[in-house]
Amino acid sequence: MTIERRSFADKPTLAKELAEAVADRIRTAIAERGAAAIAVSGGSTPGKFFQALGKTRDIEWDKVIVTLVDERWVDETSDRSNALLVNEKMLQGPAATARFFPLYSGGDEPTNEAIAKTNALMAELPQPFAAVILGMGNDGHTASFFPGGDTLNAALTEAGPTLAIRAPGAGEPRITFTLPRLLETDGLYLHIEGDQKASVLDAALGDGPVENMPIRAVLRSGAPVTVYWCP
Ligand SMILES: O=C(O)[C@H](O)[C@@H](O)[C@H](O)[C@H](O)COP(=O)(O)O
Repeated sequence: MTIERRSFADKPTLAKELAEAVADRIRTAIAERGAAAIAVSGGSTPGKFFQALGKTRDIEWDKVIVTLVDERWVDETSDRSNALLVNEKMLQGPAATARFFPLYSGGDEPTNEAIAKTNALMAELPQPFAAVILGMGNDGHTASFFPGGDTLNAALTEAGPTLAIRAPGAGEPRITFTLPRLLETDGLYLHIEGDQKASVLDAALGDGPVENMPIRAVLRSGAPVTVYWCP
């Protein structure tokens, strides 16, 4: 089985343990390749994890690049911006010297030109990622692989590294790393909290089409995934 499910007593314990696991990945990548890139998720779940990781002192943060697995197409003044969240929660204190590569590259819409600009920046990332940390929505989306997404198939199969996606459940237009690019990682983590998300994960691990619950594309990819869960 490539899915390992780890359960923790509460949110602070999970945040600390996940931060330690990701910190180890970062240190190893720096030792082996001289630099480390991580891709993190936005949303309401990862705040405590960001704070725990950002406070970690024994990381050469100036050799770290932080980016996002996906972003809402809004600038950093919006409270919907995942970049804002990362900046406020993680890139403070010891982690303030890390570099941040934003997915949002300006304007009201993720046009082809805007995506090309982001892709040019992302081509500078050290490869593979040291760690990719995914979240999951109750509709079975992960990153911005939403059910009904207009470019879902491309997002799950193409090299990318990023593309635009619009979906009924997504709010504003999104940009997401593609699945093939996210799977180029030393460590792949799924961070979910609460009983409802545990049930959604159980359902996703069962039979059924990927289009209904796109997280299945990750779970069925064969890549080792470590699930971090707490009530
Ligand atoms: O930008 C985003 O919305 C995320 O990256 C997204 O994929 C998130 O991980 C899930 O929607 C879970 O979100 P919550 O943590 O808010 O439940």
